[in-house]
Amino acid sequence: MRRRSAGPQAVADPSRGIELVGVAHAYGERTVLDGIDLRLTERRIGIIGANGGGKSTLARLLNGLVLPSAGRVLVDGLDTRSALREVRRRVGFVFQDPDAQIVHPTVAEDAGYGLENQGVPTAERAARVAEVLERYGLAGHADHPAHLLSGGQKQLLAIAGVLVMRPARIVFDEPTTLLDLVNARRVARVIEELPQAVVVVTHDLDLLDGFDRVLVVDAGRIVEDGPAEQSVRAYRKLMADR
Ligand SMILES: Nc1ncnc2c1ncn2[C@@H]1O[C@H](COP(=O)(O)OP(=O)(O)OP(=O)(O)O)[C@@H](O)[C@H]1O
Repeated sequence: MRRRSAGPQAVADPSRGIELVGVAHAYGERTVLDGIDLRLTERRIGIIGANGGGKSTLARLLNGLVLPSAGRVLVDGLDTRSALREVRRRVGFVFQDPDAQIVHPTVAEDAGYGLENQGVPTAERAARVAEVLERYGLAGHADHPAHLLSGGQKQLLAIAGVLVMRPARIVFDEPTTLLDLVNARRVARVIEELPQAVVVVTHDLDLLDGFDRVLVVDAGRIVEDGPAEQSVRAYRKLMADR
């Protein structure tokens, strides 16, 4: 018998974190993740692994950008399948390519896009956008065209546009890949200082220094799951053996 999944009426329980129960995902006929059972409650979690292993797919499952082909993903007990809106409010997502996230002409309009979608009143929206732009050194660019920002500034704008919505958790998909060293360090510092829980997919292993937990994904499976140092060591060994 099919069990009823937790609907939007289900009471959220933040202590449950993000749970993946018997998750598999296929694009068409091709299974790219399989046999994933995880409970994510740590504040800083990294995801590493070889190209094409399924890291981005795993990250996208965490806020319902991708729905599992089998199994369930629960955020604070809310099923991504049946409570998608509520899940999206709880888990922000920063894409690798900030251009994919920039939708409005000016920096301030762009940063306020998510709040507008949530129906936040204009005055409150303006105040929250001003605050977040100030925090990320973008206040002086508020009325500038967003597409003219540098790569690093665009990534900060993408982060600002997610943070302004105050999600309890933020997933970053390769946040430093397109950045030079200075901007990569800046974004790393921003991530480090966030009070929120973060999940970071990355090939930049330095970014994971001191992370509570790092998952190594390979060929659609979690092949290591432990503190940063242990998982990075396992990943290096895995790659050295290829
Ligand atoms: N939208 C999609 N449609 C079809 N196949 C996809 C799609 N997205 C990803 N894939 C495939 O699924 C597999 C896993 O991709 P995914 O992006 O999750 O891996 P990844 O570990 O993040 O890779 P990388 O390190 O290269 O970014 C790859 O073989 C990829 O080609």
